[in-house]
Amino acid sequence: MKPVVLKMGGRLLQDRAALDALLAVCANIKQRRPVVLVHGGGDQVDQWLAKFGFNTEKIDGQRVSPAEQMPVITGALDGAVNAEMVSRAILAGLNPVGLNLSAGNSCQFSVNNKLGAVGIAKPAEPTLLNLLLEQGFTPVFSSIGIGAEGQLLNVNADLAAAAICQLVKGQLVLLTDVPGILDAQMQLIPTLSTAQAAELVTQGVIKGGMKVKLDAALETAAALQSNIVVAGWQNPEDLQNLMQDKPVGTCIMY
Ligand SMILES: Nc1ncnc2c1ncn2[C@@H]1O[C@H](COP(=O)(O)OP(=O)(O)O)[C@@H](O)[C@H]1O
Ligand SMILES: CC(=O)N[C@@H](CCC(=O)OP(=O)(O)O)C(=O)O
Repeated sequence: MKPVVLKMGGRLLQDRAALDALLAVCANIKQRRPVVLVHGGGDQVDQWLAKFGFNTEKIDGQRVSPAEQMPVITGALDGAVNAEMVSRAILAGLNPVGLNLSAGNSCQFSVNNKLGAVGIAKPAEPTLLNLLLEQGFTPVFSSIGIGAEGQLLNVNADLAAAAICQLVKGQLVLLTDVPGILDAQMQLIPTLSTAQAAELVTQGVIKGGMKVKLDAALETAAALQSNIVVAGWQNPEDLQNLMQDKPVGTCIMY
């Protein structure tokens, strides 16, 4: 059975009840098919950088990440947030294993020098991931990677989830703090073709973090020849319904 690759944004981790409810659904799904979690933590990185006295900015939804900030960014994403995610997943019975994108050479990276130490992740070696899934573990990935020169890299978590999903040829679900992609009237768009998506980007309706999510979805849809769903995490039944092939959130068509 195809693994489900679920991306969870950092905002979800600040809502303990919502996170636990969603992880309970994941435990249910895992009885039938493998589950892989990839988490963000953008809000937590904001808080950590501020505490350490750093200013931070995002360009087109991606954080400018100077090398000297990477120990703090890594501490937040691959330290505190990953451990918190793993701890809640243990309680949900998911048998989790915390990892970063370089574990077992899962991903390799080029560097988006314009943004500093920001990695562009490509799927590389699936052996470790397949081994963990075969043995009934739930891999829990942070979006930190290690570059060819051994440098720490910050990867947008939607793009990290896209690479991991391509690695295991899974079903990608991007969960976020809105019910899906919204139109100019703030209404949910149930299905989106590549051409419609491009038009909404040109019109400035899809922007920032959602534009990155769309790019992650379009890239994965093309690579795996499958539709990708962007949905909200507020309502855990949505994930359950999605697993039963009911329409939920925005379905991005390949
Ligand atoms: N067309 C759109 N539809 C929905 N959200 C959008 C759209 N354009 C921009 N956004 C913004 O994208 C955000 C989701 O992206 P992001 O903040 O990166 O979330 P996450 O942390 O879940 O990855 C929404 O909260 C919203 O502010
Ligand atoms: C390069 C880049 O933008 N990295 C992101 C990684 C975390 C992330 O994507 O978190 P959310 O999913 O919670 O937004 C960042 O530093 O915020």
